[in-house]
Amino acid sequence: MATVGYLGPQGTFTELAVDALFSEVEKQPFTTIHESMDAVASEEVDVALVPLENAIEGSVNMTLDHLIHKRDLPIAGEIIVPIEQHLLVHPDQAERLAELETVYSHPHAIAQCHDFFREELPEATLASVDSTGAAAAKVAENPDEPIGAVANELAAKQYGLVQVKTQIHDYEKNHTRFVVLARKNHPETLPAYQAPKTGVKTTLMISLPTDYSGALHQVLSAFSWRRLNLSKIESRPMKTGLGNYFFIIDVNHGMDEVLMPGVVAELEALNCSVRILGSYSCHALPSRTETEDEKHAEKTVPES
Ligand SMILES: O=C(O)C(=O)Cc1ccccc1
Repeated sequence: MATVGYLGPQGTFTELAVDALFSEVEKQPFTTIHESMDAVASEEVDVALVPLENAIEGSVNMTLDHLIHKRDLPIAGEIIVPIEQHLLVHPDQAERLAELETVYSHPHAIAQCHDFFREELPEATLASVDSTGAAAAKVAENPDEPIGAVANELAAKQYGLVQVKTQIHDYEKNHTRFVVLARKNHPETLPAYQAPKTGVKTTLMISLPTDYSGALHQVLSAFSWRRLNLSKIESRPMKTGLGNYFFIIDVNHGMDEVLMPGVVAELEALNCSVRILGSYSCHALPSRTETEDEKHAEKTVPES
């Protein structure tokens, strides 16, 4: 059975994503996102599932930078998961919400709930830990302390905590995009995906020639005249000096499509360097409300 590394401990959003994407795999939790990626590089696990982008907070730079600078692992799949954040406390603290001193969570989870904390718990200190699951574990292990965690419903159940405030994320349509990172040149170790497929994507990392005015315009026109749709463009520092950036571009097409090799050749002819970070299938876990809407739509189809 294939092994999947992920940001643990139990009850993290990444674990929810693993359960949604894969059916029969052996799960191996790691303390940090970097450790789960390193475990693919050292062949301790077959693949890792890592968060790459959040609808409220943007890119997970910790993942993206480790991928582009340190670990050259191909992106081999994607799953988009709805994210609902709740405030969890130990049952012994459930009546003392106003006295809560510190709330722990993953930095991205905290960032998704800034308005809630400013408006409802302005005195609470917000503290970063490695994951929402680690935050929930800390609260469970310290029943006498006035502390809480931002985490999901699964973590509340698994760690025996109470959801004192639910749906505390600042924007309703909160989703995170997770990607599968595979061993280099070992596509045969990929486990099967069970979540519904929504499309395909190719992610390219492009660096522009320095002495060329209008280079980015030329890059974009190589996609546009071929009618290749882009779903994301972002710049990340090359870390070689101020003003030096890579562009990370997501294209809604696979590398096996006829126009894609031509676009790469055109970019290289412009003296851009192009690294294909991956060409992969995309999947999604429908949110509970989307599933309910679908059921409702099915029920209301008029009988013929
Ligand atoms: O900490 C977690 O549970 C994670 O899996 C990372 C994360 C945090 C917030 C939103 C999505 C993923």
